[in-house]
Amino acid sequence: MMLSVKDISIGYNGRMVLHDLGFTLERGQTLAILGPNGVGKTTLLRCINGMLKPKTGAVLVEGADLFGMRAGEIARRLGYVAQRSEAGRMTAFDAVLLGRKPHIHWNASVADLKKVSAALDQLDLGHLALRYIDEMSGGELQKVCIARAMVQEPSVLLLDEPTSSLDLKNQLEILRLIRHVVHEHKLAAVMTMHDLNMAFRFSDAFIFIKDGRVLHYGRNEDLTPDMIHEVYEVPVEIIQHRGQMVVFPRLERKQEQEALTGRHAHGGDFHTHNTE
Ligand SMILES: Nc1ncnc2c1ncn2[C@@H]1O[C@H](COP(=O)(O)OP(=O)(O)OP(=O)(O)O)[C@@H](O)[C@H]1O
Repeated sequence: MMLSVKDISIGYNGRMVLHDLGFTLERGQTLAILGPNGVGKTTLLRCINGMLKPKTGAVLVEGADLFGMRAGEIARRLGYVAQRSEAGRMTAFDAVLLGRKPHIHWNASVADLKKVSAALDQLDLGHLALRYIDEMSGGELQKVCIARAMVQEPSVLLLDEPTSSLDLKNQLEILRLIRHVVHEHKLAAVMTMHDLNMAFRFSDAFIFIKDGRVLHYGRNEDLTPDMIHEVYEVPVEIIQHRGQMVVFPRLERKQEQEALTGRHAHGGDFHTHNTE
């Protein structure tokens, strides 16, 4: 087993956020952590990365206890891409090179520099290598952070909403790249996401968290509309389109009619510009 998360209970200042949460992940698998805002998805990732210590429970990476590891070992085993990243005054190249730090003993070798260049190219960032990251767009910075986690060559990738600042093309490219890296290098990946369709398309299994607990945990083929309804309190339909599972909210009859007649939710008429 690549990653085992066992009975984690964790919170802030005595206020518990997650209770007895657990899952396992094998090599080559990607797990999507899903659930409403503020439910504790980021908290869980930060705990698996050793940044927050749980009140109870254990995290095992390839069988080794995370909370018994030194920071350097954690960094060699786990790559973490935060939801919001601090953009300091350094170039994209240097920011990605920092990902090699857990592997560098004295100075960066030619091999380290080559890995950084290759990752920048893979993420289509080659032309921005010497740009300062505090002068980058949100999406460019997000890609730099993903490149940094990749050159870290960890066993487990932890990605907190990795595509939240990316346009559609970049979302697809990044998620395909993550899937490719996970399969090719036999890693495990844990991603939090709000876009259910992207999540189910690019992961193998899911966990729905609600009210601090795992409400549903399974492989994507086990997913039902009722599970999503229960978690998000929105009725949905799931259809199969060209072998792809598509989730969409079921419109209530009244909403549907309003949408068709072009009326605002407030009841006002919707006007389009007409130059004639
Ligand atoms: N540093 C902190 N100190 C105190 N409470 C915190 C801290 N960070 C998060 N929380 C609280 O813990 C709960 C879980 O937050 P978390 O960021 O893990 O949720 P999330 O599921 O990732 O949310 P979102 O989907 O909105 O990103 C929230 O109620 C949040 O307000």
